[in-house]
Amino acid sequence: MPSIKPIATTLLTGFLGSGKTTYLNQLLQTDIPARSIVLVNDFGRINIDASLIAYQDDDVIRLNNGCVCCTLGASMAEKLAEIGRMDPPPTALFMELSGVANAARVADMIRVAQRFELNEVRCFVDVSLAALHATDPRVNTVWAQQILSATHLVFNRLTPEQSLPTCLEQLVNQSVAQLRYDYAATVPPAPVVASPPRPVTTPTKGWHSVSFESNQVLAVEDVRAVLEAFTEVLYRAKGMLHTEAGRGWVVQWTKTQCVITPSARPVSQTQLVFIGMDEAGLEQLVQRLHSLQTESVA
Ligand SMILES: Nc1nc2c(ncn2[C@@H]2O[C@H](COP(=O)(O)OP(=O)(O)OP(=O)(O)O)[C@@H](O)[C@H]2O)c(=O)[nH]1
Repeated sequence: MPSIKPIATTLLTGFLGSGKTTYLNQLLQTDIPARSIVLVNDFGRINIDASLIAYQDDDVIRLNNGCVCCTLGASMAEKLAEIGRMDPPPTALFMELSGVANAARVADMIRVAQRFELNEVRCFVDVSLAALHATDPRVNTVWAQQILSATHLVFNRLTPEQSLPTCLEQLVNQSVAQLRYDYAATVPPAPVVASPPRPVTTPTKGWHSVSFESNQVLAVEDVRAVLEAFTEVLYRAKGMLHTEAGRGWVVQWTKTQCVITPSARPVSQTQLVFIGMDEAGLEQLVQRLHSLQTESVA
């Protein structure tokens, strides 16, 4: 019987907001092999990353999944088994992990899975937040573990004159990964609505994700103002905003800035996901957005 070629697998990892989806979008528009599978795992009930991905090629097969860090195990094994049974088999698998996923565990799962071959574990590192991530006891274990399990490390949000902070340099010294300094990517996208960069604050409780969905029309500035008011509890926010008829916006809120740009695709519903460590605070944020709707209806 002819031997079947294993499915070359690339894991995209890195902490919340580090640039995984941005890279995947670039890859999809340039050189992803035909009949590749793209599997996107997000943190939370709504898979926003899946809708932020600009699929261009009909040959790319999309699969969405829940959060790897929560569902790793049976559902991930099932998903891999499903991919492994495909006839004809896919050429390659690209799996974007959630920003708080344990990349080493997923990598081990691929290593032992029949029909798969782990090609690359590509970890994105936001250098501008390295010192914060290295010193925050709620974040540093998963952040360091993601870096140490990588075969390829991509450093972004740094300039050619800048060297890596010591905390990151120490991890890199323990790593055998290939290193890439992505200076070009430090030019942020031109925001249409953006807040001034803000000082970084550290969250205080455990990890949570809450979502907000609405079919009503919202004003971009109102939403931005609400997000800015919850800077203390938010660690990451992303999603789509439905404003006046036919207008859609992509919201990208990271620890340092809120950027809102027009969506390339029509948006018929607002879908936002908020990640942070203070569940009650996140719920208050959602309540505040709900009250915006009430105000606009009144
Ligand atoms: N300055 C700069 N911004 C970047 C870079 N890569 C991504 N961004 C921006 O950072 C924000 C988050 O990028 P994503 O690609 O969505 O990050 P992610 O790792 O997929 O985020 P999660 O899936 O939520 O963990 C977006 O506003 C991007 O435009 C980079 O290299 N430099």
